[in-house]
Amino acid sequence: MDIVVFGAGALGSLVGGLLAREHQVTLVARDPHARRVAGQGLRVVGELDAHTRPRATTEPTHEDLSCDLALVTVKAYDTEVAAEVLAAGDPDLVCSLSNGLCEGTLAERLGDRVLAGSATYGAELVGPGEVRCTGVGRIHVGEFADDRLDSDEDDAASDRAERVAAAFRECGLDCTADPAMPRRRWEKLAVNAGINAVTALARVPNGALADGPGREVARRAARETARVARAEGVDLPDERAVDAVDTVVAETAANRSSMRRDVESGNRTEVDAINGAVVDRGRDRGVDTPTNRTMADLLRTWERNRIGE
Ligand SMILES: NC(=O)C1=CN([C@@H]2O[C@H](COP(=O)(O)OP(=O)(O)OC[C@H]3O[C@@H](n4cnc5c(N)ncnc54)[C@H](OP(=O)(O)O)[C@@H]3O)[C@@H](O)[C@H]2O)C=CC1
Ligand SMILES: CC(C)(CO)C(=O)C(=O)O
Repeated sequence: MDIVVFGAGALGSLVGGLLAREHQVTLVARDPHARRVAGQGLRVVGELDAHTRPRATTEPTHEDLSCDLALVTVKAYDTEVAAEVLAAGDPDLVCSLSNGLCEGTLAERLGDRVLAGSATYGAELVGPGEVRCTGVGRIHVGEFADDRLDSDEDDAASDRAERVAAAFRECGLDCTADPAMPRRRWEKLAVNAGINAVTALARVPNGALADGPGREVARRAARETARVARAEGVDLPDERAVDAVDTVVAETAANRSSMRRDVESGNRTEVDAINGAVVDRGRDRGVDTPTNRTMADLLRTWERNRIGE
């Protein structure tokens, strides 16, 4: 496959670097990372080990963007720019691995070429040309369109999602074509709404939510997310969302969540695409989301005042 990874920071470099084992990959990244990858290749260290030679650029051409698959791995707040740039090319398929509900923004520009994706691999950029895998996880890809809202795990995944998943597996990535992607996206949103916001506000590792008051706040945020999902027609029971939070807390106990890392390094967070999205969608559907609203308000208060911290 001819694959473009748009926004190759931590996650995009990990996935793109591994995909370059078998496919023609172009990373759209920032300098000096792009320059180093173009000159010396990309090194994957940590829980996985690889040295590959994807192409890398800061300014993709129309030809670069006319590929079989464009993977979008920017932070959620950059999705609109990614959509705009990709729409200037002609990718056959586009799939976002970002957290938050980003596919709708991509589909507004790119139509039914858009697949939904989610990733639970852990990645950190060590420096130019080098990415660390901090956790071997799993990738899911599938359709997200309205007519799939009530699909479940027993249905068949689409052919194009199967094709993408097979291309990932060829390179050693754990990837499954998921027939019930709408539920998986909302389940991941519930996990991020609970864990990311609480750990960022309380400055604790994910494992601190195994018990005590933090656990209750995370669970409330997840339940609210499940309620909004159901109001949107996605069959996500409360217990399933809460179980997903508990499982991820146990599996990533030592992790600093991405939102906590953003707050601790003074960077903008993905609150608008996570807790903010739950609040907005809830408002549209008449579902009250007080826990998500309070956490989004607190995080936005921090964001407004972070300069000079
Ligand atoms: N890292 C992880 O372990 C995981 C991350 N995720 C999700 O994946 C997404 C990406 O996360 P992560 O990789 O950590 O974030 P990063 O910030 O490391 O990567 C995003 C990269 O995209 C770059 N970028 C944005 N716009 C452009 C552009 N127009 N042209 C070129 N490059 C651009 C950014 O550069 P700049 O900052 O200069 O704008 C940045 O380097 C997030 O939604 C995150 O929640 C999901 C699972 C795991
Ligand atoms: C799953 C979890 C919560 C792991 O830390 C994550 O996705 C994140 O930190 O953004």
